[in-house]
Amino acid sequence: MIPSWQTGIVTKVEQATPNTRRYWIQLPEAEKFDFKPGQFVTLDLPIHEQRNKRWRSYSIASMPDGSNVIELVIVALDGGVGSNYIFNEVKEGHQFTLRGPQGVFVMPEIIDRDLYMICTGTGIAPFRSMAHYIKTHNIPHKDIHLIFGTRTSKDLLYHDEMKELEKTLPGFTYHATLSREEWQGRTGYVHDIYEQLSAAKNPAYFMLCGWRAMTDEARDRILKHGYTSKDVHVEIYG
Ligand SMILES: Cc1cc2nc3c(=O)[nH]c(=O)nc-3n(C[C@H](O)[C@H](O)[C@H](O)COP(=O)(O)OP(=O)(O)OC[C@H]3O[C@@H](n4cnc5c(N)ncnc54)[C@H](O)[C@@H]3O)c2cc1C
Repeated sequence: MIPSWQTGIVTKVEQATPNTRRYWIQLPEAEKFDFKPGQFVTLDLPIHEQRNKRWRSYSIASMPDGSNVIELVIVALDGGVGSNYIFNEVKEGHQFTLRGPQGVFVMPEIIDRDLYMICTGTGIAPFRSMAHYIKTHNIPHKDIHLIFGTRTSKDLLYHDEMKELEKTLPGFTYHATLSREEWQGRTGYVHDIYEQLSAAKNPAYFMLCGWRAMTDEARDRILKHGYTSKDVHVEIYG
């Protein structure tokens, strides 16, 4: 069932990277906003006359914590109508019309295989929610690899937080890679990393999130390594 539209009030906005902002949104019509880590909400933005062309979806970057506040992380795209509306018009106190939670990009019920979370840019959002949820609720799991690609170090969302999580969530490894900057860490695209890590062919789940060029390529490569489409779950941003 599709959830009904409700009001969301922006309680805080924070610049996260040069072109990305974090938005905390309170849902006053619900005492508690329940969702599964990995799900998204849809915003109805006043940007087009035709209603469904105004809708933009955003993964929930926070974990369900019994409150009615969620966090979204949104990148301003060149020429992007919705994201630029949000960047230009949405400040603290702004009221959105939104609906959710929606989506089936959620963790396996039982994490009985290694879990690869592969993402670029704001595609880290659902994985941040999942990783914190696994830690907070002591969800049994095998190894978890968060493989995160951005262009430069300035674009690395939640970088310190993920490095910290490596110390506190057993079995969790954070692999950040930059495609357009030399730094002390890895360089290049995300693909080499999971290909090397999964070369041993341990049973694994692969979850991919981001723009289609990355998710299509990752899916093809993973299937060529002998995994099946049942092992690969994809959330495509556009
Ligand atoms: C389930 C779901 C969850 C999403 N979660 C998030 C999220 O957490 N954070 C977030 O920032 N966005 C997220 N998106 C994308 C978001 O819904 C919008 O599509 C995005 O904000 C662009 O909207 P816009 O109106 O600015 O761009 P539009 O005016 O709609 O135009 C954008 C066009 O440019 C293309 N495009 C733009 N930039 C890129 C790029 N870097 N790579 C490839 N193609 C590109 C898009 O495919 C699209 O055709 C999600 C999308 C889905 C479906």
